[in-house]
Amino acid sequence: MTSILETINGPEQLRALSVPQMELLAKEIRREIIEKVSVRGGHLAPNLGVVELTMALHYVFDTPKDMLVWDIGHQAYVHKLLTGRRERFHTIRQFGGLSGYLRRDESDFDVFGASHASTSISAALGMAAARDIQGEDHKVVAIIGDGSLTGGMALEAINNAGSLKKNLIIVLNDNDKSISDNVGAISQYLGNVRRMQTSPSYQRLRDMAKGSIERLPVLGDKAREAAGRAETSFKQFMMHSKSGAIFEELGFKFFGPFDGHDIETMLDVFENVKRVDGPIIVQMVTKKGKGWEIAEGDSTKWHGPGAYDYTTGVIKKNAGDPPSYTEVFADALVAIAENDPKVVGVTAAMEEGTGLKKLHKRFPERYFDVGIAEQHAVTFSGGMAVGGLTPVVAIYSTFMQRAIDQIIHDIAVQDLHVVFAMDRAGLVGEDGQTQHGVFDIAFSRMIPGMKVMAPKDEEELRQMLYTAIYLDGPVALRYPRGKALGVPMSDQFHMLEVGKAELLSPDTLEAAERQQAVLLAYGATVSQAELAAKELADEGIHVAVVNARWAKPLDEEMILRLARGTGRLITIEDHVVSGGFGSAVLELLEEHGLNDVDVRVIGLPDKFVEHGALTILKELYGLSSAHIKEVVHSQLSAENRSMAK
Ligand SMILES: Cc1ncc(C[n+]2csc(CCOP(=O)(O)OP(=O)(O)O)c2C)c(N)n1
Ligand SMILES: CC(=O)[C@@H](O)[C@H](O)COP(=O)(O)O
Ligand SMILES: [Mg+2]
Repeated sequence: MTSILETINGPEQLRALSVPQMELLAKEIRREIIEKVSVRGGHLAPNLGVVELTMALHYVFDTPKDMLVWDIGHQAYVHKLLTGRRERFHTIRQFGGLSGYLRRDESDFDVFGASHASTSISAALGMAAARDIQGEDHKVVAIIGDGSLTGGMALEAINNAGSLKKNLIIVLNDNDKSISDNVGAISQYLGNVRRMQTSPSYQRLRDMAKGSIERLPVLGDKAREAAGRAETSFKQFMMHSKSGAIFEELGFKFFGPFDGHDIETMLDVFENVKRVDGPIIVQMVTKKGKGWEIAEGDSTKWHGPGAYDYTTGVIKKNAGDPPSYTEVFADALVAIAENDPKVVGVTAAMEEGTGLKKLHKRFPERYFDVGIAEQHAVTFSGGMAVGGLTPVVAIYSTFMQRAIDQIIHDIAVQDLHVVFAMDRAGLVGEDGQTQHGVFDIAFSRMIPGMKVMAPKDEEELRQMLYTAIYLDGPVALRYPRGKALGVPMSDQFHMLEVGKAELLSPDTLEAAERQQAVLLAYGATVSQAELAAKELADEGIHVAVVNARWAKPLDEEMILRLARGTGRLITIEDHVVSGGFGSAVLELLEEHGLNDVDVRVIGLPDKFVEHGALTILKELYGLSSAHIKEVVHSQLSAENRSMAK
């Protein structure tokens, strides 16, 4: 039998359904998401939570003419299924397949690209301004989660929207969760609104207000409408007299909370609010993971799981895998904090992802989750540094982009000692374009006074964290997503010498100077360089391998010596070539007039790298040992050619 989902090629078919049919469709959509996401992993719980909400929005609004602007876009799988991408849904997050987020080049229904949080209200307000200036007539709806509402940009946009008074609808998808528990005063405030409206005394008063109208001898819809109005005014009264007034006082009309799983109610609410002028906020209460008990029970674990078995709900993991870099970082931080009461940890809503939950558990008073607020996280850390603490701000490389000015203006200019622990540096795989951490070497090393380093393996990560904590001034440390190499780890810490690289092979600098070329690798690329060197040796080609350790300050002495000695350098980094580690080496050679050294820079090109499995992307973008070997071959054959001339 054909399922309802199979008949949906766009919102037109959805709009022809009855409410009971939509309820059946909701079940089918959940099944589809649970099954298809299980193959590669993805944002499961956020999507299960917005099935009815997404259907109601596409039903009521004339999409894509009316614009739906999703915040982050990690919850847009249902939106994709309803907007002509059902047949390709099984390719989501795979190389060449659908993106796990929103992309304007993927569909006309994706009106604004996203994956970093808190942008939707700004973008939607801009669209509303463009509409009005050009005399167009359509609705703009931003859909933002309670977590994303903690971000500075969302609050800046609310500040702007409340006074611009444009027709703009903001749907607050309030599931009382960020990835972990949501934090902050606004989250508490929304919680109060929710609790107040479900409390027995509120319900009693509401029933009295409604009942008195329903007893009037007016028939049918009008009475219900009047009862509804009474409820609304009652809510407004309660909101004004209690805690729900903030948004109204900022110039918005605030409606809700409503049940974000009740399709009929939502159709009513959206039909109504689309006729209301001015900026509006509608609070929809949803449950993350809704419809799959396992995910409902632990929505943090199921926020963005890897591949899992959907029949058992077990997330797949290879027994005996080495720990992840994140775990090693988190354990090292706790170990250092055990002996140093000044060490504190700061996360911007990523206690799971950054591993800081270990510090949270061990030293709750020295742990801060500031919400999705990277800029604030950095400046807040600056304040703690002034106050005599040693803050370690753990933020994914891609999200640290948010705080470049804070790093410069609030930390580096004042030479404050803050450690920037940038997880997920390099390519991240299936999350793609917007989440690869491939700009941080450039934005760290351009800043005066910043020290910039990256470990070749997990043992070095431990020592680098320790070193960073006991240096002065700003220090940036980057390490990749995923499992580490499985090297032995010591339980001791020691300081690494600033600006000193590690010669891995051959044993001495004198011998290294006599090699045919030098592989100068930074961070996670060192292991591929070592592999390439071994395979080249089998072919009779002998290259030195250097673990650069520092992108700033560079080990100038070693690099210059090897450049002069061998005449051939190959730099390797999992970062864009522009402004990265290789650029730093080129600048150094230029400064010393070494223009005749043959330098090749292996790194990512000047484009946004797509999503896909890491193995595919690394191969494609030349971060494999095979490509390193090719470059060495090409250097040597260039030399042979020029000798032959
Ligand atoms: C700037 C930025 N920082 C951190 C993240 C990581 N992140 C992705 S989803 C998420 C939680 C979002 O919570 P909410 O908006 O409530 O959406 P929900 O998953 O609850 O539907 C976070 C912190 C991000 N996407 N962007
Ligand atoms: C939407 C978002 O930004 C996060 O959920 C991100 O996908 C997490 O990445 P990790 O899976 O690497 O923690
Ligand atoms: Mg949420």
